[in-house]
Amino acid sequence: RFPLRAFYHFVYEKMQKVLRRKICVRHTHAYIFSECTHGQAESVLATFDCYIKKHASFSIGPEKGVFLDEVVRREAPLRVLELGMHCGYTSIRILRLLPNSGKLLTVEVDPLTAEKGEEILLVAGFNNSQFQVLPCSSAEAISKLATHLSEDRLDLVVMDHDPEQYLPDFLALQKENLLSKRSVLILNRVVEAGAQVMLEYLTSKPHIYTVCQIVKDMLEIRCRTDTHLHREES
Ligand SMILES: C[S@@+](CC[C@H](N)C(=O)[O-])C[C@H]1O[C@@H](n2cnc3c(N)ncnc32)[C@H](O)[C@@H]1O
Repeated sequence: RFPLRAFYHFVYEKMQKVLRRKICVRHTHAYIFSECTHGQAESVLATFDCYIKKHASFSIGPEKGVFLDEVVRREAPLRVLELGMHCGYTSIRILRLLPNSGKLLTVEVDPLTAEKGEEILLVAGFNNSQFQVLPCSSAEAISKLATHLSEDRLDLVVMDHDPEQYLPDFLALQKENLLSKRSVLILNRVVEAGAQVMLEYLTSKPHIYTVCQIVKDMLEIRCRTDTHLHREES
């Protein structure tokens, strides 16, 4: 079975590389900016959905989007961390469902993408009291996160950046004690090799982490990192 899995990953990685070459942040931004109704988050999302029918895109798209919506509605998280903002599709899906006092911290390593993505969040009608874009790597953002959160903890973490970074970043979040006691984790692209390492880690601790739902290659994981279990863990 293993060579088949390795072959599948090889083909998947190749396809991702081809896709990455075709994706143009400037083009996505220009299309969304000119086609959507400014100030209306639903219109921005609908414009993204139209865009991805015709062009290569990293956006999670409507099917996984609805899955994410359901988690955000149910959890009503006050503090959300998104790793891998890209052009802001997932960020907008989250932001429009956050409670009034909720805040999204979103991280994007590519400076141009971070700038264009932030503009799209503003076009969708959100402001800097609702979100903050951190234009740096996930590792750097996590090391500075305590200052952004002060006494707060993360209720929801969405990982769709670099699957090789999923586990190191998750361990860093734990080490910095940035997760709330009952946090929820959304992982995208779980078929990629790096994400598999993360899944192996999570499934090896079923008393702490529960894989709840899956749609396509996106997973919801519930974490019980309360003080007692957390001490046991470290
Ligand atoms: C697949 S896209 C995210 C798509 C987004 N969820 C959406 O639906 O619009 C991944 C993004 O993560 C960014 N990225 C990759 N590695 C990163 C890292 N280590 N830290 C922060 N961002 C990263 C990439 O530049 C890219 O824009």
